Amino acid sequence: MKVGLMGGTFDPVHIGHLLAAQSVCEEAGLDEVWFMPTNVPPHKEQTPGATPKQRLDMVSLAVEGHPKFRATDFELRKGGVSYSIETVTMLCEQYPEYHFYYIIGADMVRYLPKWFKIDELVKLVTFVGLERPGFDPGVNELPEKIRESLLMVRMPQIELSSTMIRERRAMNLSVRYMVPDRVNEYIEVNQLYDA
Ligand SMILES: Nc1ncnc2c1ncn2[C@@H]1O[C@H](COP(=O)(O)OP(=O)(O)OP(=O)(O)O)[C@@H](O)[C@H]1O
Ligand SMILES: O=C(O)c1ccc[n+]([C@@H]2O[C@H](COP(=O)([O-])O)[C@@H](O)[C@H]2O)c1
Repeated sequence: MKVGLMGGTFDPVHIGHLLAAQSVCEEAGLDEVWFMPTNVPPHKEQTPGATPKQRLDMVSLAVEGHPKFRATDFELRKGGVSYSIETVTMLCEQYPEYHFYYIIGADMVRYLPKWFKIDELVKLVTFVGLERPGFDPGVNELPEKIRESLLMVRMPQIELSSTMIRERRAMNLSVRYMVPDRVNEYIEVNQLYDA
């Protein structure tokens, strides 16, 4: 079984995340993609605007009905800082027969050498990097060990980020069509990211 891991803060999840997962699913022939909201993101200084439960709720709404997408609370249940090596080690023990593909946007690719215990992590997963507008993945500058475990995949470019969605909400602007309809409703009902 080939499983994609789509880790993220998802504050909130948006259509860029979904299209990224869909593109990798097709390109790498994945059986499933597991969306994993982080508890405390390792490299972000800002605390998420939505609570962990709200971020998971939104991810669950976003993937509902997709035959291959699942929302998972592995990292939320574990608590603390969500280092990928710890999550992946646990998953490999729990599902020894699965091969995991860790999906990341181009902005994350060049920072892979800084990830906690990256030398161990590259032995456990195949990284899949996606193009993202405005970000150079810098693949050629990566150490060989990381490059060997990295697959780059193209996707329709979507210049969209969770930051942009939070900023639009704070300015009282619509985020319709940037997030799935049910996520948009959830954001409105719970008055998330309002000024
Ligand atoms: N528009 C996009 N195209 C491709 N990859 C994306 C896009 N948006 C996010 N990603 C990737 O999805 C993963 C999770 O991203 P995250 O939840 O931090 O969203 P974000 O939009 O980057 O958030 P923020 O603006 O709050 O930093 C990361 O690997 C990120 O690179
Ligand atoms: O393990 C690490 O050192 C590490 C460093 C940076 C990011 N990550 C993971 O990469 C995923 C995307 O991160 P983020 O914070 O941009 O949403 C998320 O699952 C993080 O846990 C992991």
